[in-house]
Amino acid sequence: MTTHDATSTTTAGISMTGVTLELGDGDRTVRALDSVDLRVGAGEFLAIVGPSGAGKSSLLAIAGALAAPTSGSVRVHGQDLASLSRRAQARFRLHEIGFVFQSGNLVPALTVADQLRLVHRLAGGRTFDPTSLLEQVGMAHKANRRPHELSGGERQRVGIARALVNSPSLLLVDEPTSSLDRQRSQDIVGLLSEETHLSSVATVMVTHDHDVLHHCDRVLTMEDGRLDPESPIVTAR
Ligand SMILES: Nc1ncnc2c1ncn2[C@@H]1O[C@H](COP(=O)(O)OP(=O)(O)OP(=O)(O)O)[C@@H](O)[C@H]1O
Repeated sequence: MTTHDATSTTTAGISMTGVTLELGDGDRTVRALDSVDLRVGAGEFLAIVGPSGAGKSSLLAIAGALAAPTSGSVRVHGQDLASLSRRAQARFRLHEIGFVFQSGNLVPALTVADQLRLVHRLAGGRTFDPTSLLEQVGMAHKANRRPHELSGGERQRVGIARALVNSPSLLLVDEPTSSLDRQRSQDIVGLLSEETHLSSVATVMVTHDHDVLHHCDRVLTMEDGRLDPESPIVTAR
């Protein structure tokens, strides 16, 4: 990318400062995020837990430049997201931010290999050999299969590989284990941990699944739009 802000003090991962998000209008305004400060560095795997309605999805939307905060600033890989036009944000997202969704969100008609090639091409790349990335996630042997031929865990593996195709600096992960059994949940979050460290990507995962938190470097609790800096849930790796 060539759009990085030269005045930035942080060059890797994500930093949020005083981020507030108000949704709705008039009397019915909800403060989905309330003065959130957050910094996740390259190669760090952060989990955010909290009750339904706490603001976790809102935080991922803001971090992924899918929504703009009411106030506060967000920098990804040193770039102030608010200084980019919508078009530039979309381009920035393709290069710098990977998304992993609840159930893989793969394109039904494409083979596993083509899911990865598509994302590379959308970011302006030409030829791309997905083999080594698929090997990393244990899916090279199914490169020519389509999503309906894969298990839920395999679809998640492909989704993780696809999110990493363009070597993003930020990986945003939304409830990756919600459709998986216990063992597959461990495997998938273990894989996310490995990839975070191997790719030096800053990973933010939202989850309700407390059984997988030991894979994470840090865990924060979110409640009423606030991130608790003194979170009692801190894992030791
Ligand atoms: N489009 C919207 N308009 C008004 N309020 C909204 C909107 N989207 C979310 N909210 C409210 O903002 C708050 C935060 O919602 P958010 O979806 O971020 O929570 P969450 O922690 O992700 O919840 P869950 O775990 O159930 O997915 C909630 O009070 C929710 O009702």
